[in-house]
Amino acid sequence: MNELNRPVTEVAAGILLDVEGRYLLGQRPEGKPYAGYWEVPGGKIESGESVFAALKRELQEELGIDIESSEELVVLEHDYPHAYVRLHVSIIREWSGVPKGCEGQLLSWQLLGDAMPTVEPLLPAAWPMLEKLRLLKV
Ligand SMILES: Nc1nc2c([nH]c(=O)n2[C@H]2C[C@H](O)[C@@H](COP(=O)(O)OP(=O)(O)OP(=O)(O)O)O2)c(=O)[nH]1
Repeated sequence: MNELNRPVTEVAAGILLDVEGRYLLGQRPEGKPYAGYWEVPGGKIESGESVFAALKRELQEELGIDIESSEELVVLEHDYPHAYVRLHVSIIREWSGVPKGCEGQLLSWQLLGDAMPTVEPLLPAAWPMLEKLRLLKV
């Protein structure tokens, strides 16, 4: 619970960063809240699961890749009408496989140097993590 007495949904989000300075966004599939919005891949952390284990599982399910390591970027919270979420955001530089939209979702590689993503709309809570990513000058 948080100070608003709402349960907190813990979420792991992974920013895949390639050697050309690009990161990956995916479009939320039909049937989920905010369907059609673009997001950083990831999903809910299951009870007893570590952030890394959740990321590994979600990116395997959503993108068909196997991540090898991750670095924590930021933890941020967002109060949506459907849920209060705490997002554990990590950067992933090492993975095997080629990301595909395993749940039928569209994917889009974005240039880190660009001020705005070329796809829209983005989930509201995706903006602060992308801002943090740019400040890092990775
Ligand atoms: N993956 C991801 N989720 C985000 C981002 N920003 C943001 O607010 N969220 C929120 C949306 C959802 O309320 C929650 C993630 O839940 P989800 O619905 O994608 O998770 P899931 O795949 O485990 O869902 P489910 O179908 O099992 O219920 O986090 C983001 O950039 N990436």
